[in-house]
Amino acid sequence: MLEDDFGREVSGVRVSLTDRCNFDCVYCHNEGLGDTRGPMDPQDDEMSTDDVVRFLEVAAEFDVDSVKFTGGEPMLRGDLEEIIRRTPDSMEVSMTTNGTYLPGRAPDLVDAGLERVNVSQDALDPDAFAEITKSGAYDKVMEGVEAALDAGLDPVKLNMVVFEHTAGYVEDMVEHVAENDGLQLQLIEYMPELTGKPEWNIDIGRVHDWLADIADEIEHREMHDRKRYWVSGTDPDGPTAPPAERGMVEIVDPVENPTFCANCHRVRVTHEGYLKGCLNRNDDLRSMGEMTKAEIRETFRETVANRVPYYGEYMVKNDRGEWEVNDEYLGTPTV
Ligand SMILES: Nc1nc2c(ncn2[C@@H]2O[C@H](COP(=O)(O)OP(=O)(O)OP(=O)(O)O)[C@@H](O)[C@H]2O)c(=O)[nH]1
Ligand SMILES: C[S@@+](CC[C@H](N)C(=O)[O-])C[C@H]1O[C@@H](n2cnc3c(N)ncnc32)[C@H](O)[C@@H]1O
Ligand code: SF4
Ligand code: SF4
Repeated sequence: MLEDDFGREVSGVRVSLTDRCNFDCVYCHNEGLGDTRGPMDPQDDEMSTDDVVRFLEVAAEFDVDSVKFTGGEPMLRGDLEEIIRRTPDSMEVSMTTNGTYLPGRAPDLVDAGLERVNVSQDALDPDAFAEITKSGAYDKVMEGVEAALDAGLDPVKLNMVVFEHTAGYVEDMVEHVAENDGLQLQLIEYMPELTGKPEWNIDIGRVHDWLADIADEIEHREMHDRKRYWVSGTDPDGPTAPPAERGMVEIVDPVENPTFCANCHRVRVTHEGYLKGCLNRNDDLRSMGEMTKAEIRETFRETVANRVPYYGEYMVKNDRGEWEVNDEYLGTPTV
């Protein structure tokens, strides 16, 4: 397994299959690349099926054992089932999707080898959902979640970005996963530096405190040092449900968690086939276009060797409480 200069082994890859999307979420970072495009026909700049598979075969040679497909909206790719089918068997395959295309396609994805799925759902309220995603697809997404559960994807994680528009819906969502078998909740700290809207930020520490109060059990996940709260309901005085009926709530808090980047084990690939060492940085892109496998191997090695943590020491808050690059830290390896 390859390791960077900060002792971080790369065990996973996260592949964006397209920057197209049928939604226009107000917060979208498009995997650190900015705006998504509309759901037009497949584009020439996207990696082909063979490009994706060739890269995954190389990654598997370096003992990378998991791949996450994302985007844009990965399900806009008609060849998704083929890509999954041709993914090396040694890799766990997951996907992050807005869920609209899961009805009808979920069984085929499972048949192809998809093991689990994260579905973005920011509120259990159709109006709020429409305002955030700029789409009227609330019912379709609910159907998509059902389709994923019916197809046997396990777990089905709901991704909720916690920011000004959604903070009032966190409790509902926690209740929802506690009551529904097979669902888990991932609360994602809003990353304002990728959207230019710092005013939407809310203090994720408050959510941690509230969950710590109502949780039956708290775990740490090694990846990103994420906290997991097991809850049986949002009423702290309520009856404790048997463990099988508890819901799991995981917090993904890159911005305020100083050890988040220390446990970052994933390299990213953009839809155009650039390797990228960090979600938030676009100054370390390395193209794999037209490369042989031997060249991809070398480029993968270089990408890993040049990875630098982004939050924590790399970024610091200035006197006005804004994030900026820590100049002192720039002496360490960058591209
Ligand atoms: N800054 C940063 N944000 C991340 C990272 N991983 C996940 N996130 C945030 O969390 C969002 C949802 O991530 P997902 O891909 O659905 O889930 P995941 O992080 O892979 O978690 P699992 O599915 O449990 O492995 C991402 O789009 C980011 O906004 C990371 O390595 N760095
Ligand atoms: C970029 S989307 C791509 C996959 C798919 N279209 C979806 O929405 O699930 C991946 C994840 O990034 C999260 N995300 C997007 N912008 C974000 C931001 N500014 N801060 C935190 N998370 C964000 C979304 O909520 C989503 O769960
Ligand atoms: S569905 Fe995903 S890719 Fe599309 S706009 Fe929303 S967060 Fe971005
Ligand atoms: S922000 Fe940190 S955890 Fe996220 S990809 Fe970059 S280095 Fe990894």
